[in-house]
Amino acid sequence: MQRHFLALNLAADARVFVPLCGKSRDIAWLLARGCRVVGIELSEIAVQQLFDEMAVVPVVSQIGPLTLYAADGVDIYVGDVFALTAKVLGQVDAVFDRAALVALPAELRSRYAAHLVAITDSATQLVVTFTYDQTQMSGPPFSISERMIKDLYAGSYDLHDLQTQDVPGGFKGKIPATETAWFLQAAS
Ligand SMILES: C[S@@+](CC[C@H](N)C(=O)[O-])C[C@H]1O[C@@H](n2cnc3c(N)ncnc32)[C@H](O)[C@@H]1O
Repeated sequence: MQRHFLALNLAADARVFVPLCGKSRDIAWLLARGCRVVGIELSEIAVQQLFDEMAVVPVVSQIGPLTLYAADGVDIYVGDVFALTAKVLGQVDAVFDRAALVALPAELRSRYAAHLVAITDSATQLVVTFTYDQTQMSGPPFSISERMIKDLYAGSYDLHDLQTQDVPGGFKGKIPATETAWFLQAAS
């Protein structure tokens, strides 16, 4: 993911949205590069751990149904991604989707994809997907084929496969899987 960051061609102080962010190390990595980061995560414990691990003390406030943990350059909302509006999210330059789309069951994915497009005004996305035999493992992460991601996003974006590679050792050390980094650029 981090390897493909340059494909986004972002300004030095770009604001990057990390949906379903957990306590992802991507956040500290993006901040270290000068980006501003906005995330959303259901688990308040994960968000508290994220700030603890960054050794940053956040200011906590309530914004409607969401709790905002904010510090210099970083806004992390605690709550359901579907409760996040474009107005609350604010302007974003890019979306960093690692382990977010692939964490959602099939019945939520089209709602999630449409919601992301709507609240980010079709911001450029970097999305990582996995493809494997879903009968071999129930997921998450779920298998997302090329057809599936195109069904979700081709109406809003041009999709570029930046890299597809084998997951070393497969999942659970035995299920062959590939990982694809997708660059989604607003359709012209
Ligand atoms: C597989 S984890 C990925 C975390 C992070 N992106 C990473 O790379 O480490 C998926 C996360 O999505 C969060 N999540 C699931 N459904 C959500 C929702 N509807 N709104 C916000 N967060 C959600 C879970 O709490 C979990 O932390």
